[in-house]
Amino acid sequence: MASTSFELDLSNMISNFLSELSRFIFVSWTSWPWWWDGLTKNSTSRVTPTLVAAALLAILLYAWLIKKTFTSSVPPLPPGPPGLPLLGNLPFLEHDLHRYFAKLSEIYGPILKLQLGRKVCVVISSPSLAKQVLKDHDAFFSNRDPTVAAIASTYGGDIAWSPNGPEWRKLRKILIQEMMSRTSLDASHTFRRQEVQKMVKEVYAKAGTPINIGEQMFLTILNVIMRMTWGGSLNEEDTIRVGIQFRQVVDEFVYLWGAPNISDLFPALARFDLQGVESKTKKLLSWFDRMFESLIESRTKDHQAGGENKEEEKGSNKDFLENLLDDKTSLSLNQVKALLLDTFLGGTHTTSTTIEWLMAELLQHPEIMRKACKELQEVVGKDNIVEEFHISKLHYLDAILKETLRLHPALPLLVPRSPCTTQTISEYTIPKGSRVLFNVWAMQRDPEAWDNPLEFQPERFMRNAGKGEYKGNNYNFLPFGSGRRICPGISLAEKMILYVVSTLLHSFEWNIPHGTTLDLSEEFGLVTKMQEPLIAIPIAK
Ligand code: HEM
Repeated sequence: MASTSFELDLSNMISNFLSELSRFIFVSWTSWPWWWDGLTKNSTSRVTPTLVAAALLAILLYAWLIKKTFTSSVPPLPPGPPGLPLLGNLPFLEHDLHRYFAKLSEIYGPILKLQLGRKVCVVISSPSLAKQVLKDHDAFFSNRDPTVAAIASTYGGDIAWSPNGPEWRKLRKILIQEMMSRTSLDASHTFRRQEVQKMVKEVYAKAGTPINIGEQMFLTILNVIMRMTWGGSLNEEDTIRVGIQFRQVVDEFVYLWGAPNISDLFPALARFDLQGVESKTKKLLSWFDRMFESLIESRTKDHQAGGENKEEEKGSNKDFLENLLDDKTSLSLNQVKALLLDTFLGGTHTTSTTIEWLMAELLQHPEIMRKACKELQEVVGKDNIVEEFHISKLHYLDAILKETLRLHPALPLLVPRSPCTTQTISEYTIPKGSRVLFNVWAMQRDPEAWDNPLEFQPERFMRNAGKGEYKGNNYNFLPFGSGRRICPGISLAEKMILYVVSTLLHSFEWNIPHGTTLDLSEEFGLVTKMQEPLIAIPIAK
């Protein structure tokens, strides 16, 4: 690969040389007359301009030949639609990028290039190319391409946006060990149980009235993650006040991370922050920061005031924050905050949005809902409540989740990657630092890979369970990404979603309000949610 980047540099040098040379000829030509007259006074001098011109032409031809030789050995950039000078394809982007990219890939193929201001953006939409990038060349493509907003919200280095390196590896390992490993998840199961039972009470109190499912699920997942993170959750009053504010802040954060920003596309203008994206992000971060500071402070005080006895009492039931503050992890204060932020921003919106889509599909397909309830009755029993240990036996519900993630991946373009050196994929050059997107939304609806791809048919995963594994080895199905940067929260997300949904279905009957219709349109974003919030009425069973 080093040679590819050398050839690109060389070809740039030759280009520069050629343009300098032509400028020189042009300047010489335009300033010709005043010395031409002088020279033509004797015959020897009359030959000189002809010789100079011939020599220049020969150099020009030679340089052109060299350029041709080198540039033809460097693979071209991927094909893509023509753009305007300076702005490139920016003016032509459509709002629903995943659909727009799918349309373009029908014209330009499964790897295409867009020029967005100064940024080269490559979109991949075939499983075989996704495999090449995310498996065969994963080491080179495991950097992110963080936007200005993302950089402003990482406390100097988090998991989601840091480049592949020792600090990123360390943070990721700590998150997985202290929160996502089987031991940690088993240890925190009481927290989830209490929060899910609290949710049942809340929904019970609203039985017979319309509920905003996305909002209710966000609050439930938020409470679950809060409990797992620092042992506390919101009481009923705060759930409404703080919880809803929390949702707005997370919504806005996720929006700003993915929002088109002039500062990202024209880095020279970044310091002006023309759209105010950076300052808005910093303001949002300060909202989180105040909360994190007070939690960390009170936890440190607890430690100082006889924490050791308390630790013994808690045994293995320590929360995530406690583990992060443990001296063994040797994390800086900013790294602790960055991990907390990753957990909240990575875990809440994605999970609650997936539950909302899943419930919408069940309401759209009553026969599938009935089948799921029947399975629950058989596995859990009519008079028992769902427990986490039931989940591994709920195969049909598991297939429903997979089918939901296939049709409605929370992150339809994953999180952008960026090669650390210039790479060649499928005979095309992907320059160092370009933004690489994977249109998993399109791949998961590809008729070549899926029968009746637009239909919601969980049975497809019952027939072929391997098709729906989440580890990123089946490149037709990548809702959690793949390779080194695959989502580290899969095990928790799977547990929370299945536990919450099975409880909702086992405890309540669900209907949409009389006289309304379901609208399953999407609102595109880094996290793609339902355009119209799902409203449904629970009836206690
Ligand atoms: C349905 C739920 C979820 C979905 C669909 C989802 C999806 C994803 C995807 C597609 C990526 C990018 C992967 C790639 O680049 O290959 C990602 C990254 C990430 N996710 Fe999740 N996620 C979910 C839940 C969670 C949860 C519960 C957490 C933590 C509590 C979490 C934390 C993260 C983090 C920290 C990253 C960045 C990883 C890195 O860059 O190394 N996610 N997620």
